[in-house]
Amino acid sequence: MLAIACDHGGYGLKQEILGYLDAHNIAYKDFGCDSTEAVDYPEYGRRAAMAVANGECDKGIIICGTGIGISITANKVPGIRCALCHDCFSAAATREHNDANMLALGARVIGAGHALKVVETFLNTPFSNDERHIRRIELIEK
Ligand SMILES: O=C(CO)[C@H](O)[C@H](O)[C@H](O)COP(=O)(O)O
Repeated sequence: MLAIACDHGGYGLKQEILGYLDAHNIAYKDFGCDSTEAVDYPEYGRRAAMAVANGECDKGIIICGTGIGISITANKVPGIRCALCHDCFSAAATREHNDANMLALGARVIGAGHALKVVETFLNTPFSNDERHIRRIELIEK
């Protein structure tokens, strides 16, 4: 199950991503927001991050205007490794090296077509399970 959430700045891109998830039969839980009416991104980033941290969801995608505020929020939740990625190289690397469990996107930074490729890369790239990466992730957790 994928957690997804946004603020008003990310709402349009979230709708595009939901269309992609529906088309690919990927199950998700949408933690809001539900329109372009202004809201506060920490509330929505927190909701999705908590769902990943408590095991209700195994990964998450969160979107605000830049992806910055909402990723800062998610990374405050213990157990969350949220990566802000606007390119496929970074999306693949953060799965392989960091075992990132959340992806943040900035809807005012990246177009929907490119964003969907980043989402696809993030969702389809496995963690490497390499010893050096496991060691570094354990250091993050400490
Ligand atoms: O947190 C952000 C900046 O890093 C996001 O881009 C927000 O979406 C943005 O701050 C919202 O801005 P607005 O002027 O209230 O639309």
